[in-house]
Amino acid sequence: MSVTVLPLAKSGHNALPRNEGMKLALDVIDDIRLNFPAAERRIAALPGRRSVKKDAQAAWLLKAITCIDLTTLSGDDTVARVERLCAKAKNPVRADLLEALGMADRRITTGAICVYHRFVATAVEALQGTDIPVAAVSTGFPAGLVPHDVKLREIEASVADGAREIDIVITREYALTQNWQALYDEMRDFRAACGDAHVKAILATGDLKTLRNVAKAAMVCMMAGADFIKTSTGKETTNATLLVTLAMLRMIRVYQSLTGFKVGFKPAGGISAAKDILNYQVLMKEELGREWLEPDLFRIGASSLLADIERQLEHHVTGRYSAFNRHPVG
Ligand SMILES: O=C[C@H](O)COP(=O)(O)O
Repeated sequence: MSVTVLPLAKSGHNALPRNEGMKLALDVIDDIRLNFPAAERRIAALPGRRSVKKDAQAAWLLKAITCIDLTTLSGDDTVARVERLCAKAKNPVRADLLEALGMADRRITTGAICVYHRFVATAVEALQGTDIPVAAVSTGFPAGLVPHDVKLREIEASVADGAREIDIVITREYALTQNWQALYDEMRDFRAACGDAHVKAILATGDLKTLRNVAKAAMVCMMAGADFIKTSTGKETTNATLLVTLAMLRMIRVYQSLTGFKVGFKPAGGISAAKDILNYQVLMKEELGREWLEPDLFRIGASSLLADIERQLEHHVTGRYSAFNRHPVG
């Protein structure tokens, strides 16, 4: 059996020109409107319209793997756990399954590893000889309520340890009080502290109360130079949803039409089923185009999604499901 694959990522990650940002345009922010009922209808119709089946589905799931930021963000994380996760990132799918899928000669890895600062150096060492970047959550993740200068030092420390991507959390209060200048200024500082490392702005959408706040915060972060906008920390009561995704993707589209820059998107938190990630992929493709299915512009923050994808691939190959404990990590 072989599957028709979407072409896998080109050489390495982050090959696109970076978003340089622009001046804060409050008139653009003020004009942001969302048709909530229409957005809800669009999302409700999505699973029914999705027609990615059989071989095509296996190909889309393999593609999704290359976009996963394989994550561990627990208080009881250890060097051993992070090393196991890195081993999984290097070889995310069992060799026999790849063989059966006709993909044995393709170097499939996850998009990145995502950890707390303490484990950046561990992950960088474990991933030596690969092109898998290490992402560090930062700026007082998950609440983001430490002093601003401490946030900047934390970013710098992770970059010094070898993180190539920094996932910052915004100060939710700025969005909740519509203090867009303060949000813009902190995001500019975060971007500057990152240097060459790419910065993902976590909006923590579940904390922002309204879809309009989500859309405006997304636009402000892009204006301040975010390389990616990301939904959630995984620690809010509500994490990634298709509805906030739609709002954020529409803002990415508007920002591209304003500046020409392509900003990436990362849903995160609570995405653990293969069937769910297909909905995200379809939405990305329909809203932004084929380019946004690649790891340069799409990442999925997930700790357990990979195990279900591997299970679905095994089912595709053998017609049977295996127990989750056969896919213990990821
Ligand atoms: O950014 C990634 C999330 O923290 C992962 O959340 P999850 O454990 O619900 O997959």
